[in-house]
Amino acid sequence: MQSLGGIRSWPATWRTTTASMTTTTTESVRKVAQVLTVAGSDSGAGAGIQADIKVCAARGVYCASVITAVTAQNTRGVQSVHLLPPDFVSEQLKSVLSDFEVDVVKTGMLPSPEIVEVLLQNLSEYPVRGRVALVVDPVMVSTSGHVLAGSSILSIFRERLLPLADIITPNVKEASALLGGVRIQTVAEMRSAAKSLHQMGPRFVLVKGGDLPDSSDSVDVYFDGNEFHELHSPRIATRNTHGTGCTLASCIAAELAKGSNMLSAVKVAKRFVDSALNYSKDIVIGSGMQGPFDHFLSLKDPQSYRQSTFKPDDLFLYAVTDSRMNKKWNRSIVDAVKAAIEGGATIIQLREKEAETREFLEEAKSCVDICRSNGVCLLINDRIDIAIACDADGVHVGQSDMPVDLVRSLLGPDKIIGVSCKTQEQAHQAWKDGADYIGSGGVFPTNTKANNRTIGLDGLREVCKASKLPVVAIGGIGISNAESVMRIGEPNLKGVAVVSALFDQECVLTQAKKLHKTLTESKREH
Ligand SMILES: Nc1ncnc2c1ncn2[C@@H]1O[C@H](COP(=O)(O)OP(=O)(O)O)[C@@H](O)[C@H]1O
Ligand SMILES: Cc1ncc(COP(=O)(O)O)c(N)n1
Ligand SMILES: [Mg+2]
Repeated sequence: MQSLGGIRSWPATWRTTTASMTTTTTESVRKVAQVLTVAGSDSGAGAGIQADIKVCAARGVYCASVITAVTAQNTRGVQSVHLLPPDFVSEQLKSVLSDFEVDVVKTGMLPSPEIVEVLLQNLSEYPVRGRVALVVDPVMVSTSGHVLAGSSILSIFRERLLPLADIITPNVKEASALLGGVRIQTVAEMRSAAKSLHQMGPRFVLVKGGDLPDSSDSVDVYFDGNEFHELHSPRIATRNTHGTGCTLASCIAAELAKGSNMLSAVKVAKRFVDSALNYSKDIVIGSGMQGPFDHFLSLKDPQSYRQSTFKPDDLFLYAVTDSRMNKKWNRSIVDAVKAAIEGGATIIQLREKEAETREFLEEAKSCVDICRSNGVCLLINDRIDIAIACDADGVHVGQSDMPVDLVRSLLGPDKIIGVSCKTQEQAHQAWKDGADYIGSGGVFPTNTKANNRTIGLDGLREVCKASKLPVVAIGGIGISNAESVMRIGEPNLKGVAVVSALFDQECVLTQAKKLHKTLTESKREH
């Protein structure tokens, strides 16, 4: 933590008794940033504990959770609330605080004074590292209008919890309740509320303006005791705002846990809410007026999402595009790809070394649509960014491109990764790094790739023998010599990849059909 000061009354030496159990600092051990959220469960998973855990996961921070209440809740509202017994909240707090090295405690729904009391008690018994930050989101009313914590908690909040907080994040209604019902309907009134709340003892105050009437911007007011900052963002027109408050507070907690200062944490959190709302503005979950949003910016429409499972036999007739050849024959990439698929290509790779990024991206998106509607996988050569942006099925990389293990971590477990290998060592490494297939060559001399060493059929055989992965042969292969390649008879040699033989030709469709026939016949014979 940087200079937050932490919860000021907590002694710094608490860990001495447990230090021997927890500090096994060898070089291979990584301590990760950790938040503890003390909040209510939302069965609809848009707000509360569920939102907090999603935010922390999305921001790279571990999140432990102490549940104060269980709500029966959906996008229509809160149907019922069940408070956990204070003793059991206390048990949970002890379990987490006696074991985890929590960096930040974040509170959400604290529904009764007794529960606030056990929280305060535990925080004083387990003063986490003495430098922990406390983020208090004084949840009182759900966006749908249901009371989650009544006025009975106001005095213990004002007198004992707020003075310990590093930051409090009330919305306008909560700020008003904490200040005894003052009117807050303008940014000027939010500023004066922030100032009054600061006098209750928190180090920083953020009054959130998501629910401010009649504002085209969504404005939050931040006060550090000296200076105000207004954080503006365009108000997003969406029903999916359930959980924005919990998300904002948890994101602040996550950023603090990673070592951020308070103002940066708040700015990042505001931007995080903004991009999640933007991404999710049109999604439909539930039938009510308060929909959840997507913290990971990754929810998929089941209709458009067809998981492309890679089968080694897809390597049978592998078409690799080339921008120079398309230019020469006055074809678009899209037309070239269509013709190749119609002629029998079983997988497509876009290899556009000279294309402008914006133009390439648009073409790649069109090719994804064509390939997907034909059940053919589409890979992008080298350009991981393009592959992610157009949601291609995967990438093909060379030995001097981004390493396969890194590509895997960027693309995730479901994407196809191919890698070019000339040697047995490279083939071993490809397997270890999580590649799906190997492209091996150049088998024959070729003009497509400058300064490329030819490995011949013997080199191809060696790579196949050393490889646990399926292999596709590449380099100078066409109708005249495809059969000789397949004849080496290695069981994991699944097909040939071609560039000129398809695309440096007057008619891509005719050549693809011919090559497909040749390969099918040679497969029948061997
Ligand atoms: N429609 C919206 N467009 C953009 N930002 C929003 C919108 N609604 C809420 N926010 C932002 O979400 C965060 C949570 O604010 P708010 O909704 O006021 O809190 P709560 O959910 O506790 O009522 C704030 O940063 C606020 O500015
Ligand atoms: C368990 C729980 N905690 C907090 C909120 C507030 O969420 P929001 O005001 O964003 O709807 C909620 N609805 N449920
Ligand atoms: Mg809200």
